[in-house]
Amino acid sequence: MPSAMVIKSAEFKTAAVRSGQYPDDHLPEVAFAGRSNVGKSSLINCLLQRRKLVRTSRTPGQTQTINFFLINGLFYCVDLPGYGFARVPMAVRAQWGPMVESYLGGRPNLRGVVQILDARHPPSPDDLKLWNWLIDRKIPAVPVLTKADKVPRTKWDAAASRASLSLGIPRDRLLLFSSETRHGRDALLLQVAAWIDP
Ligand SMILES: Nc1nc2c(ncn2[C@@H]2O[C@H](COP(=O)(O)OP(=O)(O)OP(=O)(O)O)[C@@H](O)[C@H]2O)c(=O)[nH]1
Repeated sequence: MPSAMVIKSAEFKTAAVRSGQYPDDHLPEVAFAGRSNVGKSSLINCLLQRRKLVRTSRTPGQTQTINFFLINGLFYCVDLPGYGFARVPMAVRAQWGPMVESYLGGRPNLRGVVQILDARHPPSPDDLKLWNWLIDRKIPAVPVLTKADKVPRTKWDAAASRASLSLGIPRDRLLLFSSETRHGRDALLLQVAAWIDP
């Protein structure tokens, strides 16, 4: 098995709300999407082994910009704002679609999307909407079930099967992850490496 990528540097580059503000250095990008409070910031920090690179929060819906983090000077991790949380004001929710769709749908540098789901729950209607949108556009994407530490090991298979059925993909395309135990980190890094350097 190839060894996972070593993260030598990870730095915040820029925050954007429209394409003119994206980095213009043509490096490959991997985007991270998920429902507010799903554990996206924690997953990115765990993946990059940086405790506070991405701000984690107890208040859902903190990130409302597209945040670019330069990794090893080689590629960007792109943190997309979380979607679908009822407590996020309507005006903010209305911005999400156009902002994220124009990034995901119109970014030539984009190599793949990590769609983060909660291992404890079936994919939500918003999760399915984004997933199907990505598939329709043939954007490479991998679903990751995070907070797996909150599900007993004996139920991991059932959680993964339920999600794969609902997303319409084989069970082995889906990763289980925990930012607490770092389970799944190497597998996800391998996926990211494969996208940025095929
Ligand atoms: N047990 C456990 N808790 C987690 C895990 N990942 C995140 N959490 C907790 O879940 C809460 C939300 O995590 P965040 O990483 O801030 O979630 P987010 O998706 O970035 O949230 P937004 O900023 O609202 O989009 C925090 O209290 C985290 O400590 C995990 O893998 N296991």
